[in-house]
Amino acid sequence: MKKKFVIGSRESALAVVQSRMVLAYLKEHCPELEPELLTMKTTGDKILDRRLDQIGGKGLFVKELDRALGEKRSDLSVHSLKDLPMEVPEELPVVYYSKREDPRDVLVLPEGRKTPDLSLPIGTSSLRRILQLQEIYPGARFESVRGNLQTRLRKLDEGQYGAIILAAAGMKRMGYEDRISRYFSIDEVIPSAGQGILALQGRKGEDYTFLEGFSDREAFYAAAAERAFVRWLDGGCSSPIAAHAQISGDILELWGLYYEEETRTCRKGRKTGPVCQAAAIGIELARELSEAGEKDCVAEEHSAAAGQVRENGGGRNRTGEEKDR
Ligand SMILES: NCc1[nH]cc(CCC(=O)O)c1CC(=O)O
Repeated sequence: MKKKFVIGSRESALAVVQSRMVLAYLKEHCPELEPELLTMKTTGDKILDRRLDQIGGKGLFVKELDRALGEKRSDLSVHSLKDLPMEVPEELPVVYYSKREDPRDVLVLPEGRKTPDLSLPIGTSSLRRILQLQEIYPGARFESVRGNLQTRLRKLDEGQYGAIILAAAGMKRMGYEDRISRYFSIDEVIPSAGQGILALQGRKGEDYTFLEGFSDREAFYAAAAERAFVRWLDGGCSSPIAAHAQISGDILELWGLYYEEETRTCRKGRKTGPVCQAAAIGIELARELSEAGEKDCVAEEHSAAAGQVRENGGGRNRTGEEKDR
């Protein structure tokens, strides 16, 4: 008799495609298991008209999945790592990280267009994206767009936005790659920590080694560095932070962005070190950027610091912003 193995997933099309990747792996490599999906609507999926930081942040997307896993109605949760809160319950640890899909952010245009109409707003709900895109599209207006990928694409095609910004990973996994009109390099738009990586979350003490082949060494180290960076800076608040690590051989290179609400200053930095020091590199870069901040604050009393976020972006568009969703 095959043993049932239930994979818990959000019910959005992207979440299901991602969970099916794990399901397909199990079907191919673990003939003794009978994998199936258990999809659920999370609180975050139901509330679409408010900013995430007003309704409770990332945790809203995982609570239902955590409960199912804890109550053994499922055996594994599959998450986009970037949507997973920094702290997961001790009894429900991340057991593996998938190989990373394209981590870049991309520009998507209304169907049939070749260039963005910048008299219309650019759709994104992420202050991290807005901060960096202001440099690329000076003078552009930004407006929140929430909902799942299909909903966002529909709103774009209906003419509400000149363009929208999305993660390449979701577009590629959904088979929408041909709608991508521009890829932003890692230097242009530093991605959200974990973007493109799937996190497999299990129950503490259980054996998941049959999934080892699905996991990826580079993603593991990148996740460690990126999440250490965010954890050190965030401390539960909702300021925009970006972190992306690349690994070549035994060297890890980490890009970080930190925005200080108080002084409205955006700082980017980069740090390199041995992969085995992944988390320490994240903490060091976080510390460097926030300490640079203390100096900037003083300087700013005398002159508007370079790199400061322009008033028209950081200010006017505040309503309707949340972190990446
Ligand atoms: N915020 C929603 C979300 N969560 C994960 C992805 C894409 C897949 C990934 O980054 O792993 C997306 C869509 C997007 O930001 O465009």
